[in-house]
Amino acid sequence: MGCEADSAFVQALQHRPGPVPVAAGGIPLIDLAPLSTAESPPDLAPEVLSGLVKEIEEASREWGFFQVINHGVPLQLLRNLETAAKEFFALPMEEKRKVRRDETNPLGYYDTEHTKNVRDWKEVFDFVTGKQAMVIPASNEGEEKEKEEELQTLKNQWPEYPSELSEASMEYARGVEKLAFRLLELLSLSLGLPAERLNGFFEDQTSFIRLNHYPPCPFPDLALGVGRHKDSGALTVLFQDDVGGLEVKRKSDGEWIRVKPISDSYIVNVGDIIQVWSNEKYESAEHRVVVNSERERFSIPFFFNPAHYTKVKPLVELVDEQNPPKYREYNWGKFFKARKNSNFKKLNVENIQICHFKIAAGEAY
Ligand SMILES: O=C(O)CCC(=O)C(=O)O
Ligand SMILES: [Fe+2]
Repeated sequence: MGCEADSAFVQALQHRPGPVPVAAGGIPLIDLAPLSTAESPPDLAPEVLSGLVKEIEEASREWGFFQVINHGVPLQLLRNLETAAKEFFALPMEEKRKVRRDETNPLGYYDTEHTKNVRDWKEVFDFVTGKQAMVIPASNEGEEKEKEEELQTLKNQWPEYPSELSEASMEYARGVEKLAFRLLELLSLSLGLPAERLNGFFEDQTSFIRLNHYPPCPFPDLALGVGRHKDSGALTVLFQDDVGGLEVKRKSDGEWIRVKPISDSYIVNVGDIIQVWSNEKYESAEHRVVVNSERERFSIPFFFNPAHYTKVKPLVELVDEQNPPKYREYNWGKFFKARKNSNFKKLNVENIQICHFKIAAGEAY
């Protein structure tokens, strides 16, 4: 990454970071300590559980974002992965490029990701969490139901150095996945559904983890670490270090709010799939990452995604005549594949979005 403001990184005027981030009215903080004594949320005392569910419900409805403390993920797992990630990103570019992602395998190292066709000031390393591989459709076109030969298996590619990266990654994945299931159960309860109503969608999950490195940027008022976007999966569970830079667009007034780093906490946000499942009771919030000229920043999102064959549509329990479905059904694997394709090819067309499946008011479904 050069020193001049390479035009590929420059955001349009209206999307550049603001001068002073709004500090007040931060995203809700939820203490998950009660969960540490329970195997799953329904084992909690009813009044404790209903308090927790209410907090989740309010935060998801008003913000689509919240922070959790006492989350139960062993901190050592996080520290091990952080250390290995830093060692990996500090390697010479030629080493990192040995595990570079390409058109056929979107997993591994990548430093030219574009969000809404502007290059992000970051480098990433992606790996899948389920059995070192994940199955998705080979194409985003064609029949709804894929046959075996129309599927593609994506495999993790691990670098030679640091040798600990693969083990640290997979151990961390197990820990954060457990937290993601507890959060999913709380979200399900908050929608008035049984705790485990959504778990089945994740049996053959297409979840993945991204290691993000944002180097210091010589023109931080022109570029972004990640341009404004919404996460397309079900739920994101994000670790950020103490540098800060994540901003969330507040629903109530459209202001960009900086998420204050709280050590040993996670930031959780509902993605587009929960927006559709909940028939828009919860909305996936727009967010972006601001960079700075002095300190590098690391973050580790876990993208909790259902099986590729999941047909995403508003949950039947949440729709009726008064509250008709707001989205047509779509196939998650095809959607995911289309996103990955357009990212790699930097197509100069609009990315696939859930709004393309939105049912207009008054339209038959
Ligand atoms: O680095 C962060 O804080 C957030 C990154 C993010 O939003 C993403 O990778 O989708
Ligand atoms: Fe994101």
